[in-house]
Amino acid sequence: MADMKQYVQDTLDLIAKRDPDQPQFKNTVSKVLESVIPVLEAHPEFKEQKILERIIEPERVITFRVPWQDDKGEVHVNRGFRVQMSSAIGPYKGGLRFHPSVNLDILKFLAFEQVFKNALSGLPIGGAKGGSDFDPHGKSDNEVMHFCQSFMTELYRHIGPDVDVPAGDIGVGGREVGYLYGQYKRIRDSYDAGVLTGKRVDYWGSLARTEATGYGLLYFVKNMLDAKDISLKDKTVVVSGSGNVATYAIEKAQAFGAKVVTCSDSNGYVYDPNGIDLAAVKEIKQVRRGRIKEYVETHPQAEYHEGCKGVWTVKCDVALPCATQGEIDLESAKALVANGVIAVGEGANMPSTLDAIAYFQQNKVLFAPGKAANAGGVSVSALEMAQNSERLQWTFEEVDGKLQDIMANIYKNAKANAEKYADPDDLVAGANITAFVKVANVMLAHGLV
Ligand SMILES: NC(=O)C1=CN([C@@H]2O[C@H](COP(=O)(O)OP(=O)(O)OC[C@H]3O[C@@H](n4cnc5c(N)ncnc54)[C@H](O)[C@@H]3O)[C@@H](O)[C@H]2O)C=CC1
Ligand SMILES: O=C(O)CCC(=O)C(=O)O
Repeated sequence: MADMKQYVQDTLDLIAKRDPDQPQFKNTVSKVLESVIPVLEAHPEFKEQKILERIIEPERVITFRVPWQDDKGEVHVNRGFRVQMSSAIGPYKGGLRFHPSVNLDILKFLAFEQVFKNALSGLPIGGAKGGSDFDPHGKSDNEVMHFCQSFMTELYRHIGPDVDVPAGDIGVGGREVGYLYGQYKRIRDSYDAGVLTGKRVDYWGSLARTEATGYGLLYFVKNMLDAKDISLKDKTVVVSGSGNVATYAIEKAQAFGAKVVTCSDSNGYVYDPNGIDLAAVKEIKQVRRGRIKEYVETHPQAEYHEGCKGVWTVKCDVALPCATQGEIDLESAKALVANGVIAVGEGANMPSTLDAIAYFQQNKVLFAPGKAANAGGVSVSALEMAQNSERLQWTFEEVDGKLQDIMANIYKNAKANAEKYADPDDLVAGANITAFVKVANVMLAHGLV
């Protein structure tokens, strides 16, 4: 054990030495590697073949200039990225994020997580992430289109249906995917629908992709609660965010009979004691592209609070962070536990800090880690690729049925490995081990590449 602990520490030291400016990447790697120590013990060939040194190094990182002009004719220059982390299991796959906070550290941690998430899905997809420090908020459709066209004018040469298949993430939804796809098709002079997922259904997107991450999160959480004979019916649920993941998490939680009392955006959160009116949230966010505080204008019983952290002080049975990384820190975890939270399901990527996760686990809160619980989105993206390959479109029910099976399998596999190697309820370790073993074995099969 000491030998493998040292191997993990040496690998983390290597990151610190090579990339001292990437603390989030190092944190993410440390959590995964710490979990897989028992597996390294059982498989000395992983160390002999330097699997850890290889798995932390992206196969390729592309950075590029994205010049564009706003509606007033002023020129702007943003930075574009694509981190192609691993193609062991399939073409690189993962979303594009447009947000001012985007940098290489964030995209490397997201790409690293994506490799393991995609392995958990059981579908033929490798891992990647990309994006830009461009902020779509407050931009006109025309400005967003010009930005997307400029971004794709470089990215097109690095992607393809069997090479790398981007999709949406924060700040990249159906509108952006449409502009990106239009420019790709124009430059390549080829329809190649499978080059991007999250497309609109009328140009070969998959039914249920829009809903998939939020619905998948609830399917995963339901599996986790069912195993303890706990029902979601009449439970109080706190959700953060009001974007793609949050919206459809709220929708499915309500369909399961839960009462969702909050949602938020980067300015603040809404608490509605009667339960969130999802139609109103969709109207504000999807139609008007407005701020969540507008909700209280038509719902006088609801309260709006400035700032995001307060949402975790609202009493609830189940917490679903669906906004962004690091949104639940130790203090928020303590507030949730003090208020009696039973379960936390991560819709966002790495929304809980490492000390918050440890606190939940110490206090026996059922914890569904993002790479397992939010894998429904990328899974349906892989189903979109399959539909594009066969030039067919499946029904909503067919895709949703497959999504339910995929989430049940992810839960089952993570639980089995938690029971075999760690605390039986430690789904963080269970998910990390399941995914790592799969990726590492395929890397060995491919030789030294
Ligand atoms: N869209 C997808 O299919 C998937 C998304 N995710 C993750 O889910 C999370 C949310 O993504 P989407 O819903 O797609 O994005 P989105 O852009 O549709 O919504 C993001 C939401 O988070 C809020 N937000 C963004 N930055 C924030 C900050 N710094 N503080 C507080 N709130 C903030 C926004 O106001 C918005 O409500 C991200 O962590 C993303 O990586 C994970 C798996 C798949
Ligand atoms: O559907 C995809 O490829 C993107 C999903 C994604 O970015 C994620 O799972 O975080």
